[in-house]
Amino acid sequence: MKALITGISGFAGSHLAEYLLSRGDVEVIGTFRSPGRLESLGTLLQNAQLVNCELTDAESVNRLIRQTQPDLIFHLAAQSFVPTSLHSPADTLVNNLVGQLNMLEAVRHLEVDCKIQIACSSEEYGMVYPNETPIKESNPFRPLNPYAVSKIAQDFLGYQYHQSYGLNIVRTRAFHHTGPRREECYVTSNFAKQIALIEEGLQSPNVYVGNLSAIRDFTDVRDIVRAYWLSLESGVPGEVYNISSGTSITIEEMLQTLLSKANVHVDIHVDQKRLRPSDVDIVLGDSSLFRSVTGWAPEISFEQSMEDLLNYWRGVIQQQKLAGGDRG
Ligand SMILES: C[C@H]1O[C@H](OP(=O)(O)OP(=O)(O)OC[C@H]2O[C@@H](n3cnc4c(=O)[nH]c(N)nc43)[C@H](O)[C@@H]2O)[C@@H](O)[C@@H](O)C1=O
Repeated sequence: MKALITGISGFAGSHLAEYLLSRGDVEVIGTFRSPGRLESLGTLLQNAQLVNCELTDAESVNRLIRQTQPDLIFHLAAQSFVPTSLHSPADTLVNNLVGQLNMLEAVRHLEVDCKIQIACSSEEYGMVYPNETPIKESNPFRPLNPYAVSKIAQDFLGYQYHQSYGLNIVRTRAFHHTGPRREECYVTSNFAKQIALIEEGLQSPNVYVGNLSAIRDFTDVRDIVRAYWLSLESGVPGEVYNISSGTSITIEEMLQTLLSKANVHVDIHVDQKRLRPSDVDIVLGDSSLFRSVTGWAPEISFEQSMEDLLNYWRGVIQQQKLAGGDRG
């Protein structure tokens, strides 16, 4: 069986590739855009076929689908950082929507018989009133940033291509995910990196933060990518599924969890530049539909996830120190 992952060098993409390669029964092909990100993964993807492909270019995507003829497509490639979408809304909308459109059009015109998973997001729900939690798939969308709007468009485009052309599409709405290799712009990774730098004496003992009162539903990325696989194994085409832990904590509690694993004392400072013009206050998901259809449940605890993330940054910083020493 051949699986194509768009955005294989990204956070979820690289973990999904690792999972599929470890199964031994899947040939993995992946698209990437940034060679730098790929290099940082070392030999992790050495058994995958890697294709440098700009998804907003229809001709390139057509060639990719024609040449690879995948049985499964995991469509993960996206601009997924909320503040970037606020600064560059057009870029986010074009990348996320046109990239997917090109992929669906290629599958439709080439008549490739494949199952497609579309990575949508809990950000689509946006503003949620406390009495509307836990969030079900039927909750209203009240998006608070262009990234959320782009994900609603991707979600509905997937629905429409299933309804209009019978494409075998399953949509997943993942809630916040984290774990080793999370890009440092996201909150868990950003705080973990700052703590690891402080431990090494490379940052003064001050952790800079934004809005600590936001509430998020965290799942480890390794559980999320297993869910993506299950979504194509047992998900119903045309359906949409929330993927979430079903528990939530404040960002402040998340920071305290990381600090409880650190061997330093720090002061916490709010950095005004980290505050957003509008932030989603509360995210708590109901993934009972997905669990009942696939049997999925998270296996990695939040504590473990934070431990692994902190150790990941400790490792990166050690490597950088060694590399710096080599040069000296
Ligand atoms: C499901 C969804 O999940 C993610 O979206 P996000 O929730 O915006 O992720 P984040 O890690 O940037 O922020 C989480 C919360 O943490 C607050 N916060 C406080 N202090 C800092 C801070 O210093 N940095 C950041 N980044 N956030 C901070 C921030 O204001 C927000 O309330 C993406 O994967 C997205 O692609 C996606 O689909």
